[in-house]
Amino acid sequence: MTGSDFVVVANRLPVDLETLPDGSTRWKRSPGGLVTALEPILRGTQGAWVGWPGVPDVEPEPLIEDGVELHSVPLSAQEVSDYYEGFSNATLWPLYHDVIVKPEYDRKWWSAYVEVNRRFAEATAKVAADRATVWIQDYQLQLVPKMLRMLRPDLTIGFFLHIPFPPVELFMQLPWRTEIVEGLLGADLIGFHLPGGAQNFLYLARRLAGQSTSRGSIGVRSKLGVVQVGFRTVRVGAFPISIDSGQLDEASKSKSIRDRAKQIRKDLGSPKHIMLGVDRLDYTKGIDVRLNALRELLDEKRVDPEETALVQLATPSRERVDSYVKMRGDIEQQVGRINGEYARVGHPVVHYLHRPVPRDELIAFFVAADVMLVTPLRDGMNLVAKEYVACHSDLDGALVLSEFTGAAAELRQAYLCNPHDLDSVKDAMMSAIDQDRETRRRLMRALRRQVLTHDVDRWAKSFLSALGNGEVGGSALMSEDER
Ligand SMILES: Nc1nc2c(ncn2[C@@H]2O[C@H](COP(=O)(O)OP(=O)(O)O)[C@@H](O)[C@H]2O)c(=O)[nH]1
Ligand SMILES: O=P(O)(O)OC[C@H]1O[C@H](O[C@H]2O[C@H](CO)[C@@H](O)[C@H](O)[C@H]2O)[C@H](O)[C@@H](O)[C@@H]1O
Repeated sequence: MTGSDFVVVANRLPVDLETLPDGSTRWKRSPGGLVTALEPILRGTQGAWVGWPGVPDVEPEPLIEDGVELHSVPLSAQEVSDYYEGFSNATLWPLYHDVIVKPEYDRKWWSAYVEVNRRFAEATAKVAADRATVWIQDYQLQLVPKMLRMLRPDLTIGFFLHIPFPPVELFMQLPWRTEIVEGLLGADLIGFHLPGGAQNFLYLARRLAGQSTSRGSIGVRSKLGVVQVGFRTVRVGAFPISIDSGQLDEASKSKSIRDRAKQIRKDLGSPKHIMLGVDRLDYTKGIDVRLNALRELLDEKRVDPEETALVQLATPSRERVDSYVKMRGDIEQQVGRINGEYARVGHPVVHYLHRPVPRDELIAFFVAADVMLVTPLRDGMNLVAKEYVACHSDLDGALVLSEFTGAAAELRQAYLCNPHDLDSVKDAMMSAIDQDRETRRRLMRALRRQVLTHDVDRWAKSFLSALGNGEVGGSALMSEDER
């Protein structure tokens, strides 16, 4: 049997459909963090990537880019609506993010999720070589491990969840909770960002799937948990994702980026304090929280509108899902209200862009910002926080970071805040604005040590080496009765 020795399976292919000036279209590589991390491994192993090309009703022929085969799983417009917008982003996404908005449980969406997962499993089964390694990514594809194992028992299967795995009490709401847990248990190794998510999953494997599991705590990149599924051993661990920090560090030092950062400050009217938010426009990200905090600080005259600018870059996201439509309206109203009360003509306090900006421009914004505001109500990791740190070799910057992000477990020298407590956010913002030079440099130096030594390459290698060597944490198993 031919095929690829290493296959990545993700909801999206790492390509975007680009429209050219003459109206024709072509596929363009979109170099996200995951592609960057996995590209060397994919290239060195005749690798393949299986995913949806991101637009309905198109099926590009398999593309070969830099020795990596890209295989499309096409989705109809109805499937995009039911599987992606519906079950993935209006059921699982809010459920796994602490039910910030109410998850919708719709049997039709579930059927589409099962059907699309089956299609991903079948496409992967065709592409993978005998005894290949397959790495399945994220919440859209939680049934694929079991489906794929049934089709291809010879494969080594890893699964990584990029979003939080919820507390047991919340997960138990899901009408299809047992199917999801059993779907994941088809993998040989299941990875989460944090030990807490892995621990939640172990409990559910006992309770819902009736399997024996290891006892004892799970470590970060160490001490895996174990679930015994018949004769198979499934391992469960914590592998916090990161960024290509070295590349970003280099890019942020280039003259063109530095010049652009200076120009951005000028364009903003040379304020004393530039604050920055960079997010997909998503209700999990707490954009409303930081705007409320800023408004109160302005009302209380703790922040001077003449000296301060907040730039909020908000990338459009999931624009056909109801909760996203509503949130956009709410946030734009908040921006309007702050500027209505505190702007001068030609001198807004909040600069709000609802469109993606090019990568180099984004890096220049990171360099220009004195204070980075990352205030999600819940976030699996939050790469933006790490990117900001990687861009500050000048040590001249401060990070306000929600405790409810995965990143907060590693970035302990940030100004940590509780986004549910507005005073905590306001205090963190003020501490970041007012900090003296020595403190600022000391904290940023410590943050950079963490981010530069724990990059995305380390993440991928630690997961794949755990998947490859089959080592377990070595603790005794616990059954449901012994809980
Ligand atoms: N080039 C570009 N990248 C963006 C923009 N907005 C967000 N990003 C990137 O998208 C990623 C967001 O990741 P993360 O913070 O983990 O949140 P996620 O959106 O939930 O995956 C980061 O790598 C950001 O730099 C933008 O406008 N332009
Ligand atoms: O594909 P979309 O629906 O446009 O959404 C974009 C991605 O959002 C999510 O990102 C998560 O993964 C990041 C990297 O591990 C993590 O830092 C962040 O906290 C998560 O929210 C989602 O998990 C991806 O599948 C989406 O493609």
